[in-house]
Amino acid sequence: SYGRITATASYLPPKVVTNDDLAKVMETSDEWIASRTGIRQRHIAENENTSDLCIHVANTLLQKVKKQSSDLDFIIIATMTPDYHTPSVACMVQGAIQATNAYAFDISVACSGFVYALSLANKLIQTGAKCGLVIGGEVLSKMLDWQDRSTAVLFGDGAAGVVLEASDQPMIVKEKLYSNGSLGQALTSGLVETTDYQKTVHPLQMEGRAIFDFATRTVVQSVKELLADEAQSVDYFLLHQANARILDIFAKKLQVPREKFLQNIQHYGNTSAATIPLLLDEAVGDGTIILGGKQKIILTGFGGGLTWGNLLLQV
Ligand SMILES: O=C(O)C1CCN(c2ccc(-c3cc(CO)ccc3Cl)cn2)CC1
Repeated sequence: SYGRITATASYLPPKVVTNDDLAKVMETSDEWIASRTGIRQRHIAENENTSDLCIHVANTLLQKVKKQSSDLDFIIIATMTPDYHTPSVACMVQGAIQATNAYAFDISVACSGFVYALSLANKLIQTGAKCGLVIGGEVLSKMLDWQDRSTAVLFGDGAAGVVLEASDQPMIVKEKLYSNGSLGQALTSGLVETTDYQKTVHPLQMEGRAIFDFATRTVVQSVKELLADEAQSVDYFLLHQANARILDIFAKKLQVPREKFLQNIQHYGNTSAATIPLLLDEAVGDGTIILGGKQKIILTGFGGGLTWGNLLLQV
């Protein structure tokens, strides 16, 4: 068997914070944020943590495929902002939905999380599992330094995911995952330091230029290598939503029409592991992507670790 996506779902915390809202509390402007990133607003969790967002997604997914939680063999949550170090968000979700037959675990590869998790889940199905959930979920707002305008304006909260079920039709046509830990200091979040009994949790910090260049050079190259001469046959490119200008650069370097690069960063900001499933769920919801329609799409994640990865799917 092979893993096949049979449903998608997402959940955004209700509070919307616009660029103008941020301009009231820090030195920035809607003009700067929108022109440099493409972001116009983001959802910010209040009294909800990452597990709460993921539980909403899990329940919606089960409703969509009309399955019981006991039908699930596994739950994988991709997150860089877990509620706890332990229990995992995945185990919290399992407990909340009573998925008594599932094994559950988180994976932590920042914005490549959903791509890594989907690749791994496919292998669980290929080695005998029948059905599972793969969800990317983040509450990045709790990790941000709201005095640092260079990062505070970029990120948002949200969760989205898929049901993966056993099928005799392969969905993942080609894939390659990468990491380069020697560049990991370019994007850090949540360092816990204890000096003379004082516990300090460091906020998200990013060397923007270095990551931007990594995305528009190394990651572009990896997509070129995966697609070889098939770039023109791909219907849609679903890239991690880190910055709208990155989509422009990818389209130009791959010589593919810009409209093939789906974009929703304007509504959500960068929700790290949730950006790709959120984009996929919206595209399925509005009929752009049809599950079972044989379209060719590529999922490309890139970010903290540093990590990156490409999955070429025939959905
Ligand atoms: O134009 C400017 O001055 C700035 C220049 C720097 N920018 C950046 C730089 C890097 C990222 C980013 C973040 C992650 C983390 O998920 C992953 C992947 C990327 Cl490429 C997002 N924005 C914002 C506009």
